[in-house]
Amino acid sequence: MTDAARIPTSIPAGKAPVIAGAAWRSLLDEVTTWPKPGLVSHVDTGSHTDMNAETFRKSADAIAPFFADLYRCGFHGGTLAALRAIGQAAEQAMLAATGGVNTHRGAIWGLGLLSAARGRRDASGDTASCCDIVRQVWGPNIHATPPDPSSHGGDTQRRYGAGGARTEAAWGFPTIRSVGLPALNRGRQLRPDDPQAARVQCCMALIAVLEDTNLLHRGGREGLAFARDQARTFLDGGGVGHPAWSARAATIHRRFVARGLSPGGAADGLAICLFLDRTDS
Ligand SMILES: CC(C)(COP(=O)(O)OP(=O)(O)OC[C@H]1O[C@@H](n2cnc3c(N)ncnc32)[C@H](O)[C@@H]1O)[C@@H](O)C(=O)NCCC(=O)NCCS
Ligand SMILES: Nc1ncnc2c1ncn2[C@@H]1O[C@H](COP(=O)(O)OP(=O)(O)OP(=O)(O)O)[C@@H](O)[C@H]1O
Repeated sequence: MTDAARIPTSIPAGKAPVIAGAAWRSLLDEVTTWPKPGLVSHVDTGSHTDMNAETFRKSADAIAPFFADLYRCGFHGGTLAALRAIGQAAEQAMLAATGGVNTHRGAIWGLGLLSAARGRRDASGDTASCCDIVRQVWGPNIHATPPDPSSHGGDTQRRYGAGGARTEAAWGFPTIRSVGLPALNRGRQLRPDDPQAARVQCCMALIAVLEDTNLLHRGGREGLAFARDQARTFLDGGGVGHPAWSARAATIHRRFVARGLSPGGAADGLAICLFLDRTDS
C-alpha cells in the first residue's frame, strides 16, 4: 500500500491534509527506527510491555485527522484554548485506538502546535519559522498555564523542576532546532544511503541533551544522567559514522531496557524533526 493510500480518508482536501499526512508519516518513520534506546520499534518493544509497533500505527492512523483540524484552527487564528480542545479530542481518539495506552501524547502536543503554526503562517504569509510562531503566538499562554499536577509532567515539574514538553514548545523548540535537526543532517552526511541511521543519530543527539521527563519519571536523576551519558558516548565515538554503529546502538538499547528507561521525549523530538524537515516549516 502506498503512503497516500494509508492516510486516513476522513481528512478533507486542501493543504491541511498535506500537513496531516506529513505528521502521520513522521510518526511512522519514528516508530520504524531501530535501535532507539529503550523505545518501541518494529523490531521490539524496548522497555515497554503494554505497547508495540502496531499500537503506534493504530494510534498514528487515529490521530492524523486532528493535525488537519489543528492546521485549520491555526489558519483561522485559533487561540491556545481552541487548539487545546482539538488536542484533547486527539488524545481521546488515541486512547480509543490503543485500548487506553498513551502512545502519542507528547507527539500530539508538539506536532499539533507546529501544524497549527503552519496554518497560521500559510494564512498570514508570515516568514517566521513555525517554531518561532509557536513561541510568539502561544508561548506566553503555555508559560502561564500551570501543568496538571496529576500528570507525569506535573509530577516531574514538582519533584525535579523539569519543564518537559511544555517548556520546549513554549520557547519555540530550541532543542529541536539547535540539536535535533543538525544531528539529522549530520547523520545523512555520515550515511547518505541509510535514512534509518540518520534517524538514530538524531534520536541519540536528543537523548544526550534533553531533560526528558519520561526518563526522570522512570529513573529519577540517576536514570536521566545514565541515559545522557550513554548517548553522549555513542556520539563521541563517531555516532552512525562508526563502522559498528548499529551494534553499538543496540548495546545501549539493551542497557536502557535492563533499567526500564524510555526516552519518550527524544522519540517525539525525532518525529518533530522529521516533520519540520519534510514540510520545510
Ligand atoms: C503539555 C502536555 C504534553 C502535558 O502532558 P504531561 O503533563 O503528561 O507532560 P509530560 O511532561 O509527561 O510529557 C508528555 C510527553 O512529552 C514528551 N517529553 C518528555 N520530555 C520532553 C522534553 N524535555 N521535551 C519534549 N518532549 C518531552 C514525552 O513523550 C512525554 O510522554 C500535553 O499533553 C497537554 O497539555 N495536552 C493538553 C492538550 C493541549 O493543550 N493541546 C494543545 C495543542 S495540540
Ligand atoms: N517509539 C516510542 N517508544 C516508546 N515511547 C514512545 C515512543 N514514541 C513516543 N513515546 C512516548 O513515550 C511515552 C511512553 O513512556 P512511558 O511508558 O514512560 O509513559 P506513560 O505511559 O505516560 O507512563 P507509565 O507507562 O510509566 O505509566 C509515551 O507517552 C509516548 O509519548
